[in-house]
Amino acid sequence: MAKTIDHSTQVISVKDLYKSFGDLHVLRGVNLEVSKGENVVVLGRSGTGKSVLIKILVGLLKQDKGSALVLGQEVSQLNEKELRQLRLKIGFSFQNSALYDSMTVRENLEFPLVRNVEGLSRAEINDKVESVLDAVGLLQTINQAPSELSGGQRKRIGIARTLILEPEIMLYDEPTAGLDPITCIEINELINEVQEKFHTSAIIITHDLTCARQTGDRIAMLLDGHFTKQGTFEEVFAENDERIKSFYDYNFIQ
Ligand SMILES: Nc1ncnc2c1ncn2[C@@H]1O[C@H](COP(=O)(O)OP(=O)(O)OP(=O)(O)O)[C@@H](O)[C@H]1O
Repeated sequence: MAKTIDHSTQVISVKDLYKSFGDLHVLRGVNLEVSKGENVVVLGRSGTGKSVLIKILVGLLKQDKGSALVLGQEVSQLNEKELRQLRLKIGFSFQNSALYDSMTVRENLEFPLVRNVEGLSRAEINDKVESVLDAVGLLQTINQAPSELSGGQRKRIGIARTLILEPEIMLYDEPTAGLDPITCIEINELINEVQEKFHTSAIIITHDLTCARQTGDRIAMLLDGHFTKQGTFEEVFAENDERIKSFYDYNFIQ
C-alpha cells in the first residue's frame, strides 16, 4: 500500500508560536505544518518543549502568542464542547499505554467506543473491536488480560484503542521507549501501516533515531525554542550544525 500525502491540505498549522512559564521561555517562534497523510517526527532534547507544543495543539495549554490551527480550527479559541469534539479526532498514543489491567483486551477497546459514540449495536461494537485488533495483528489476544501481554503487544493494543475512534490525527509520544530493538522496528512498521490503512496524519515525538528515520516523512528538530531545521532525515542530519550533529552522535542508531 502506498502513502498518500496531500501537501495542499494542512491538518496542523502552527505559526510563530510562543509559550513561557515565568522566566522560562520554552517556545519561541515555533512554525510547523503537517500535511494530510504525513508523518512528522519531532526531535529535541529533554525539556525543549515538545510536550508543551502537543498540549497547546490539544488545548491543554494556551499559547502566549501566535496561532495553532488543528483541522482548520484555532485551538485557543475553542470552548470546552468544541475542544472535546476536536480531541475525538485526535488519537493519543502515550508512552505508557495505560490499559486497564482489570479488563480484557476486548473490554479495553470497547471502553472508548461506548463512552464516545452513541447508538452503536452490539454487532457494530464487536465488528469495530475485531477490525482494529486485526489491523494491529493481535486478534488472537481479544480475551486476554493486558498483564498477559508483552510490552510491544500492549503498545499495539494501545494504538488499536486510539484507532477505534477513527482519528484523523495520531500523536505518538515516545512510541518505542522501553522496547527491545526488534519490537521497536515492529512498532515503527505499525506506525507506517496505520498511516497507510487509516489515512491518518501524525506527529511522532521520539528520541529514537531509528524510529525517526523509519517513520518520518519529515523530521522537525526543536532547538532553542523553535524548529531550527525541517526536512527528510538525511537532509536534517546532513546539516553542518554542531547541535544537530551532537544529537545524532549521542543517540544510538541501528
Ligand atoms: N505547566 C507548566 N508549568 C511550568 N513549567 C512547565 C509546565 N509545563 C512544562 N514546563 C516546563 O517547560 C519545559 C519544557 O517541557 P516539556 O515537557 O515540553 O519538555 P519535553 O521536550 O517534552 O521533554 P521530554 O523529552 O523530557 O519529555 C520544561 O522545562 C518544563 O519544566
